[in-house]
Amino acid sequence: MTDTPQPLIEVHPDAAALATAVAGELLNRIADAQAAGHVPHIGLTGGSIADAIHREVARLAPASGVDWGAVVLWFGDERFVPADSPDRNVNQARAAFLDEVGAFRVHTAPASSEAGSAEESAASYADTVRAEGGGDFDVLMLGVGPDGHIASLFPGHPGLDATDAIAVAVHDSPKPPPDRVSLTFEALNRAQSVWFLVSGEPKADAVRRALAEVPAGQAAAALRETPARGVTGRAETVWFLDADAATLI
Ligand SMILES: O=C1O[C@H](COP(=O)(O)O)[C@@H](O)[C@H](O)[C@H]1O
Repeated sequence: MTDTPQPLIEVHPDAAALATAVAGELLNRIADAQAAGHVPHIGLTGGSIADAIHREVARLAPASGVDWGAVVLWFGDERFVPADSPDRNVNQARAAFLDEVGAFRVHTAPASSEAGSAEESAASYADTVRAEGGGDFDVLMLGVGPDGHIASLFPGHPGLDATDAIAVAVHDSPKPPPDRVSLTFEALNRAQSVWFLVSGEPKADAVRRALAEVPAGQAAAALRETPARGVTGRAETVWFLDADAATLI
């Protein structure tokens, strides 16, 4: 018996339709929270479908009524490279929408030009999360890799085992760049709404594995193989898919 809500699955015809739907829903959630006098905290992700969603947010933002001074934006993971690197998730999001909408309450893990090591960067990011209220995201968006990774928590990697930590350093990432900082399962699981964003046939098997029911005795192994199994929202978990990503469910 569990009180965790079952995941919802929303399938859109293609990546463009998925991006438009998620961007619109995100702007609605932010506007509704602000109308209720709340400053929402939103967790952003890197990756290809996130970039398309961010560009749709920029396009739809003017009509949304969102006050970008009253929303706090975070990244679930960041690449430990120089601050001006195009590989930084924050730089990709700045180019796609943050600069255009004028968002300025944006937090991410310090870059390699700002911290001596990925461990230092993770500790500093964790301090920022604590100082800003503990990382209770209203909406946390997570891209999913074809291997089932979310944020920078990769199958079989030591970061999966982190306890009593908000953020961890990641080395030898199977996807470049190799050095990264990621929020931990503990931190990611504090979100009210978790939205998985998945597009494309190469990710269909990761979606299948993430949503598959497994016997209790196999749950830990399944999570190590497919880290996306390890995050659920307190109020809702939604899988936003395009048709290609949904072919195996
Ligand atoms: O490296 C990363 O990859 C994932 C997914 O990216 P995608 O290009 O396969 O969509 C992303 O969620 C994560 O934030 C990022 O650092």
